[in-house]
Amino acid sequence: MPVLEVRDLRVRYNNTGPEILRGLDFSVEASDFCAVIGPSGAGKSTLIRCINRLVEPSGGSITLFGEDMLALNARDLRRMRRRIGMIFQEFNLVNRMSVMDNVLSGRLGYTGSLRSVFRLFPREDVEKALELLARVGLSDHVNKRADALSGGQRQRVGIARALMQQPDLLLLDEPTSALDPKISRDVMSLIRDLAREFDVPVLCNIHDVQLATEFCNRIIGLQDGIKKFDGPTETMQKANMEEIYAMEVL
Ligand SMILES: Nc1ncnc2c1ncn2[C@@H]1O[C@H](COP(=O)(O)OP(=O)(O)OP(=O)(O)O)[C@@H](O)[C@H]1O
Repeated sequence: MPVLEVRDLRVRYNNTGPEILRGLDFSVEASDFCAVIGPSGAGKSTLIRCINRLVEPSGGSITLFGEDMLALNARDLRRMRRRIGMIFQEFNLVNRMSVMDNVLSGRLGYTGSLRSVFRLFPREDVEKALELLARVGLSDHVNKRADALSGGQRQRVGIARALMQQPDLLLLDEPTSALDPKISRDVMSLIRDLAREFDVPVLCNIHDVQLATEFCNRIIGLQDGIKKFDGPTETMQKANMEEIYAMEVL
């Protein structure tokens, strides 16, 4: 059974506006590191945000870990969201908090709480956070403020925080677009290695096709809210690329 199954997914941001996702079908398997590529405005971020219902779909279905995401009540949605690790373009760290506290906040789901303010974390959580920080190469930065780090280091904190949740799925929204090319490659390589190590499937929205083909085993190509390609990375041909990026090639 796929980890994630999306059927006829449709999104409108308002009733009179255009349909942004126009009937998407795809699934993500347990071993996938799946890229979502496509030109600016194709709907990549909208798609990622629908999966955890940061954006409400206007039609279709999303089945995650066998549960109907669109039928969940608020409590069950929180429970499901704890199983989804997110890594963001702008890192979304709390700048004034230490690297350690940012990682520990991963235990709380998406938002911090009084627990993190008072550092009331069990010893095993602290040990786990230290292990993850070592794994992403930040052992020497544990007590620094998040805003004292470089962009690449900040994204490594974001990666450790997402893994702190012990997620069953990672959703990545342009994880490298704020980073320079060399650091982007290092970050993608780290995410790929950790996803394998922790056995977590990944759905990754990324505009850099080179990075997508280098690191992802599968590519979904969107154009204007419609799927134009879906297959193993090595099967994507120049013609597929031209179709996905038609507007830009012309
Ligand atoms: N909150 C919103 N309200 C209304 N329209 C929106 C909203 N968010 C996105 N859109 C529109 O939806 C379309 C798809 O945007 P989306 O950000 O999903 O595309 P994208 O493929 O991620 O693009 P980019 O690579 O530029 O981030 C765009 O036309 C955008 O203007």
